[in-house]
Amino acid sequence: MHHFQYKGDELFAEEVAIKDIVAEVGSPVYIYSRATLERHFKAMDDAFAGAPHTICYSVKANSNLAVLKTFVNLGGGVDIVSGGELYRALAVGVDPKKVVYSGVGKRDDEIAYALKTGILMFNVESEQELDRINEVAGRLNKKAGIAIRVNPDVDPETHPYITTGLKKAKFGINIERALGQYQRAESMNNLEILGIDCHIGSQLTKVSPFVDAIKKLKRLLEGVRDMGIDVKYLDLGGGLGIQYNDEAPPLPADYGSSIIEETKDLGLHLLFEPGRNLVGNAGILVGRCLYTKQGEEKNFVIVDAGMNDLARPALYGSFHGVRPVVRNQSGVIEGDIVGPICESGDFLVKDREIPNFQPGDLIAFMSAGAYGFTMSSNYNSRPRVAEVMVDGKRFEVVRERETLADLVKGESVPTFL
Ligand SMILES: Cc1ncc(COP(=O)(O)O)c(C=O)c1O
Ligand SMILES: N[C@@H](CCCC[NH3+])C(=O)O
Repeated sequence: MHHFQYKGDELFAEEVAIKDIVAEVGSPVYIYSRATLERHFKAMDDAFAGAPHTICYSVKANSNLAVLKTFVNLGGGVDIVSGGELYRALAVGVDPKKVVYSGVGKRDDEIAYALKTGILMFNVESEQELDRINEVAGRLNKKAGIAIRVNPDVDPETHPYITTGLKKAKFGINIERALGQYQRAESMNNLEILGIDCHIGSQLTKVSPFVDAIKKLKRLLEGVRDMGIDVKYLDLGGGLGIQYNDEAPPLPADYGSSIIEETKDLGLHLLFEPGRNLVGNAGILVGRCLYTKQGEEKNFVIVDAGMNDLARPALYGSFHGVRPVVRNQSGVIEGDIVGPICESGDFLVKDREIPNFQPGDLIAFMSAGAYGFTMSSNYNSRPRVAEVMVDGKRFEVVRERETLADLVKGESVPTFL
C-alpha cells in the first residue's frame, strides 16, 4: 500500500491529482509522497524499537533536501559516501553525531570536512584508508571515530551489480584480515575505534543473508573485544529490498525482529543505512507519450523521459511498474517504452504488456524514488527534470527543472579559440 492510488480514473499522489502537478510543473517530473516517506521511516524505526539504534538514511538513494529533511525531522541520521552528501545533510540540519561515512574512495579533503564537522564515524574500507584517516586527523588535531567495514563474504542473492559483500567485491576489508586491522587501528594515535560495519548488497528479498552476515561479524566482535577494544556500534548497512513487481521482500518488522534476536546480547547500539526501502516506493517519475511507432517487429511508445532521467532499466534491466495517469486507454499492446536518447539501451520498459498509450498521455513510472533522480544525468544535453513533494492536498517543487542556461553553467570557450 502506498500513496499513489487511483480516484476514479485519475492517478493521485496523496490528495493531489498527478495531472494537476504536471499542468503546473511540466513533464517529466519526479513526484514524492511525504506521507509514504514518513511511513517507511517509522516502519523501519519501529522495527528496532526493542534495541538501541539509529536509522542513518543512505543519502545516495535520493538526496533531495526535502527528502533528507523529512527523515531528519523524524530523528534520522545519514549514511554518506561523499563530501557532497555531507554538505546536503548538513544543509537540512542533520546531527553530525548521527552521520556515518562509507565508501571506498574517500579523499583527504572529504575526510577533513567530515572531521571538522564532527561526524560519528568513518566506515573504513581499506588498510590504506585507515592510515589516511589517522594522518588527516592528526593534522587537524582531531580523533576520528572509525568502524571497519567488513566484507563477510555472504551472497545476498540479488543483482550482481549491487552485490557488495562477496569476497570478489571492491568493498570493505576481508573478514579474515579485519582483526589485524583492528589491531593496527588500536595502535594509531588519532583514531577511536567505535564499531564494526558491513553492507552486503542492495534489494535483498530475504532476511537470511543479513543473519548470516551477523553471525560472521559476531565471531569478529569476540576477537576485537578479546583485544580489549570497546566497540559500541554495530552498523548493519542497508539493503532491505522493496516490491517493484512480484518480489516479496520481508517487512521491516520481520527484518527487525530477526536482527534483534541475533544481536540482543551484544550490548551494542545498532546502526542501519537503509536507502531504497525508505524512498523507492515513495516516488514516481511521470513522463508524457510523444509518439507511438510500429517497428518491423515491435511496438514502441516514445516518451519524453529517458535513461538520463531514470537509468535503472538501462543499467540493470530493472522493472518499473507503469500506470496511466488518466485511465482512458483502450486495450493493451506489447512493446517497449523508450526515451528520446540516442542509445538502443534507452528504454524504461522492455517487451511488456502495456496500456495502449497515445501521444499526449501521461505515464507514471512507479517505484522510482530510489536511485532515480540521483542517478540522472544531462546526457544528450537534457536538463534534469523537476522534483515535487506532495503533502496531503498540497505540493511544492523541491527542485526546479534545469534550464538551458544551467546546461552550460561553468563552461567557457577558451581565449585561444
Ligand atoms: C554502504 C552502503 N550503505 C547503504 C546502502 C543503501 O542500500 P539500499 O538502498 O539497498 O538500502 C548502500 C547501497 O547499496 C551502501 O553501499
Ligand atoms: N543503484 C542501484 C543500487 C546501488 C546501491 C548502491 N549502494 C539500484 O538502482 O538498484
